[in-house]
Amino acid sequence: MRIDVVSIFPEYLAPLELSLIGKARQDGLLELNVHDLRSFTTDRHRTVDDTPYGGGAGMVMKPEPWAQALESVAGAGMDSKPVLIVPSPAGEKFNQALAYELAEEQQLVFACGRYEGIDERVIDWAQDHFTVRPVSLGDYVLNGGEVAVLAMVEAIGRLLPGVVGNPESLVEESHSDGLLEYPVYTKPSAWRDHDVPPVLLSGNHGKIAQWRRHEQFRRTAERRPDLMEGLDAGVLSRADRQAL
Ligand SMILES: Nc1ccc2ncsc2c1
Repeated sequence: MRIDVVSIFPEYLAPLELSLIGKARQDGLLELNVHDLRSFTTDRHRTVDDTPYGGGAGMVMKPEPWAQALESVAGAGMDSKPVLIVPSPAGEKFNQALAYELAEEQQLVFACGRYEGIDERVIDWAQDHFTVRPVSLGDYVLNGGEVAVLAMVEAIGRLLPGVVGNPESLVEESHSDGLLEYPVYTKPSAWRDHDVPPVLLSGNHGKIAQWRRHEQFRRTAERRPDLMEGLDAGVLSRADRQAL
């Protein structure tokens, strides 16, 4: 997969040189390029914003630098149009299902807006060159798209083949099957008056699997009842229903 990120603060994306994503880039499992939007300006002051038509507070990002930047990163010769992800509080909600969907794409381009946002005509213009997806991390507002891109690139990148050492660890984590993950424990078994649940020390793998499944349901019902409604009936085994 190829990922391109366009931002006026390219240094904000430096954490993507570290850890799992950084190693995936070094190992050639992921190509990730960060571009400074100001490189695509033509005036002496490298201007990327201006006052909003219709008045109002703040500034709006000018369309032309964005069009120049997006044209330059749109990979040629792909089977399908690249996906242009625009982090925005007004976007579709990012979740694990969308992370899996985007991990299948050949190229993702992230446009990090700042100020009051990007001139809407860029989104309209981009429809001919990209599959455009405004995406929100959640119902809160940041100062720009960069932090959202860090989160999405990590969530997507770790799903790519070979990035996570043991793919098994992707199977039993939160949201992989629509449920929250079960609690985990390690040595010592007794710690500051808190003991590991005895079933986990029993060696009875059937009982352990049953306990873990029950804990997933208990936690999900307690912390995220909204996820319970969306559970696919096929996911629920008879034992699951008994655990509810
Ligand atoms: N451009 C911009 C501004 C705020 C914000 N909050 C979440 S994503 C995002 C993107």
